[in-house]
Amino acid sequence: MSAHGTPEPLMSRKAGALSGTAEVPGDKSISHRALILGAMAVGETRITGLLEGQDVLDTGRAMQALGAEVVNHGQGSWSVHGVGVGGFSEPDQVIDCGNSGTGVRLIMGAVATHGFATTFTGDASLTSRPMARVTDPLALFGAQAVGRAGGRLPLTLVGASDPVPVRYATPVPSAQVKSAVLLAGLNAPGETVVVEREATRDHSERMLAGFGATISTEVTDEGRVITLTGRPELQPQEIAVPRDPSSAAFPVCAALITEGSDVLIPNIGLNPTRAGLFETLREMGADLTYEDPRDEGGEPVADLRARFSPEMKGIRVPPERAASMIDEYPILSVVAAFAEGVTDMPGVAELRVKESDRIDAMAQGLRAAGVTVEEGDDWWRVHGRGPGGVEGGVTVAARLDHRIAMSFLCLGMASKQPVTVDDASPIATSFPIFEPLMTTLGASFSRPEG
Ligand SMILES: O=C(O)C1=C[C@@H](OP(=O)(O)O)[C@@H](O)[C@H](O)C1
Ligand SMILES: C=C(OP(=O)(O)O)C(=O)O
Repeated sequence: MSAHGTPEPLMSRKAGALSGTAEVPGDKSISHRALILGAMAVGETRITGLLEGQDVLDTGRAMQALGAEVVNHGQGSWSVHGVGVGGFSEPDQVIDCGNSGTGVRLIMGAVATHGFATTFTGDASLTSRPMARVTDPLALFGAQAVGRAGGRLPLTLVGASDPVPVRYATPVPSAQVKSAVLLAGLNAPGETVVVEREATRDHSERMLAGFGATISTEVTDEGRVITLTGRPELQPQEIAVPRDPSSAAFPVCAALITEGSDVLIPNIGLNPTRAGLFETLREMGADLTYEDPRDEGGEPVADLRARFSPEMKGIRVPPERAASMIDEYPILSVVAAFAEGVTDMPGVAELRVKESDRIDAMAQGLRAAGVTVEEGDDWWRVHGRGPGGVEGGVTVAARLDHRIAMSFLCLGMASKQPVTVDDASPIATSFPIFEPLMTTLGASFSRPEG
């Protein structure tokens, strides 16, 4: 829905090759964390390249409601005047995190060891997502949550006024759960430990270390054991947010499936906990190269070059890779539809609890567009139709899910008939310039008559 609550349908049709340079916006995960840790540091953190998507703007507003000062200096440059660990004050309004699971779960962690009550809500997608995965470990610190059935939002969290540190093994592979526990641990005395069996994105660990916290990661038989010492004085930072590989995925994949395409996507973060899609595409036979690989701000980055790849073959994506590409399965399923053979995607139960049930959303739309898709609780399989082999000619439901909307619009760039999404407005949560950027590359969009 738009800000006015009206759906914004958008149609995408084949318009020939995509070419040129795609400068995608800043990383969403890193942007949330920069605002939250900036708000918990003492003094002024400067951020450049912040993603100005709705999810991140909602987190910025929440930091203000908790007492930090967040200032937009224009052109992606922001500052946050932090209140120090333990310095948040009780918000006098409900914290509305909109569409953002990352926002609400990380902020719950950050307030869980402050002795006041915070009430959280969100849109129709976020209020249907599970929150017990976060409120359960936060209860171990002494925080109490009262929400709707199944721990869903709206939910009030009464933070612990005398928190104790926690040792917690995450039952699901989730960087949001890990990060919520670490952020709560910041204001608990002593050592908080998170154990994760599978590696998930490590931006919280990297950024906590950057802000001066004492944090270590040890790889043991149990998994990754992350130990944080509570009550540090966080030092304000200068943060240059790298560009988002999860957004880069769309121009990359659109170029691979659209005849004649050749697109350069500069300066993309290739942190191994995020780069699983690109590895998978290369295994499928994609013409995807890393140009000028280098290190920037402690993160590996490269310019990605993607060219039309008519030789791609379906593969089995190893389940242990799932966490490093969890948000990219919807667009991978679109590429799989244009490959030869079957793409098998096991070990992805988490896809069912994102902004939408992403297996169901993609399977239904792909089937309507003429693609065979099989699915089970934690797996799905796409039967490729080969280059140019997808019919299209459908209107699909975006289900308040930006990644579903963008994936189907990319499908429409290469299918025989156009593809319409019933509501493209959720794209603004993570990739507000998606439509103009893809148009510059040569994509063709139109607004169907209401
Ligand atoms: O920590 C983060 O920034 C994120 C973690 C992932 O969620 P889970 O932790 O639920 O897997 C991912 O899907 C989300 O887009 C961003
Ligand atoms: C799952 C996503 O985000 P979040 O969980 O923050 O809503 C996403 O961006 O694909």
